Amino acid sequence: MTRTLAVGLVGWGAIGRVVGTALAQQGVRGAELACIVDNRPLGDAAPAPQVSFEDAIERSDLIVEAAGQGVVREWGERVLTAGTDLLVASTGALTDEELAKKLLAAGPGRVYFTGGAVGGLDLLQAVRSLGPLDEVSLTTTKLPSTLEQPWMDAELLERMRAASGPVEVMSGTARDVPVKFPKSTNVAASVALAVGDLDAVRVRVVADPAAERTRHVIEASGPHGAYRFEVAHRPDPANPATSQVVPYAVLRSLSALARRSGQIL
Ligand SMILES: NC(=O)C1=CN([C@@H]2O[C@H](COP(=O)(O)OP(=O)(O)OC[C@H]3O[C@@H](n4cnc5c(N)ncnc54)[C@H](OP(=O)(O)O)[C@@H]3O)[C@@H](O)[C@H]2O)C=CC1
Ligand SMILES: O=C([O-])CC(=O)C(=O)O
Repeated sequence: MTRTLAVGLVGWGAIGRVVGTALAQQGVRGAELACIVDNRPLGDAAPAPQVSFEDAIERSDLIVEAAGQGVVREWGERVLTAGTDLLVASTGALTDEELAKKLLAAGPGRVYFTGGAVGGLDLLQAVRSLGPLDEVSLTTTKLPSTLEQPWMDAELLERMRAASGPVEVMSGTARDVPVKFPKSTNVAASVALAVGDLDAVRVRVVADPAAERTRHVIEASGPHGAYRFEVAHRPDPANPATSQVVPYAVLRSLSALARRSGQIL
């Protein structure tokens, strides 16, 4: 019989709370919540012991990162070297090629990433096997407040705050954009992971005061076909930078990793 997967959860925020609560309620067959790591003391309400990162690595078969790109940078290699697997939500960290190389070389733990807020990545990964795509683009549209960044100048911030319609706040590639919006455009890095090329993915980030739904549009074309995936998610009420669906994408990834029979995935 397959052993129950002990999951260490890093980040008790919009994503982590939903994932941790579901795991603690046996919501994923074959997986259990072993422990939680978070910056803040969680008190008695936490459904599993709050521990240090070092302890979490010891106690877990797999660490779910739902905290931020810095955690992948700081801890990724140590997790894998200890033989613990890592499921990454903050895929933007992997735009740092030095880090990505280190993680690829590290082991015996394995790295996985969750599709998070976007779909179609499995198909893009399949298409990539046929050869490179000619064009890949992602347009992300969010509420202006979720896109404000410390590096923005006063003029741009004012334009975003006063906007009555869509304002383009950055265009670039999947190499440069996720670093500039570390909590808001990990999806650009996820698309790049799927197509295997950071520079090939053109990214536009748009602030729109009417964006009650966070919208991500992926368009791609190549010699074998043309592809378009569009999603419009309700933002998480407590953290509108994150779409409400994201923890459920993490739970889906965990179901696959727990490798239990009795489900068709
Ligand atoms: N792939 C995708 O589609 C998506 C990916 N994401 C990624 O997931 C991350 C988490 O999202 P979300 O749950 O909404 O964020 P939240 O800000 O709601 O929660 C993050 C939690 O992690 C904690 N945390 C941050 N850094 C550390 C650390 N070094 N050690 C321990 N705890 C830490 C935070 O504490 P504190 O607030 O005190 O720092 C906070 O409690 C985002 O930053 C983003 O990178 C998000 C949405 C979509
Ligand atoms: O949740 C979303 O819609 C996307 C997001 O924040 C990210 O990619 O970091």
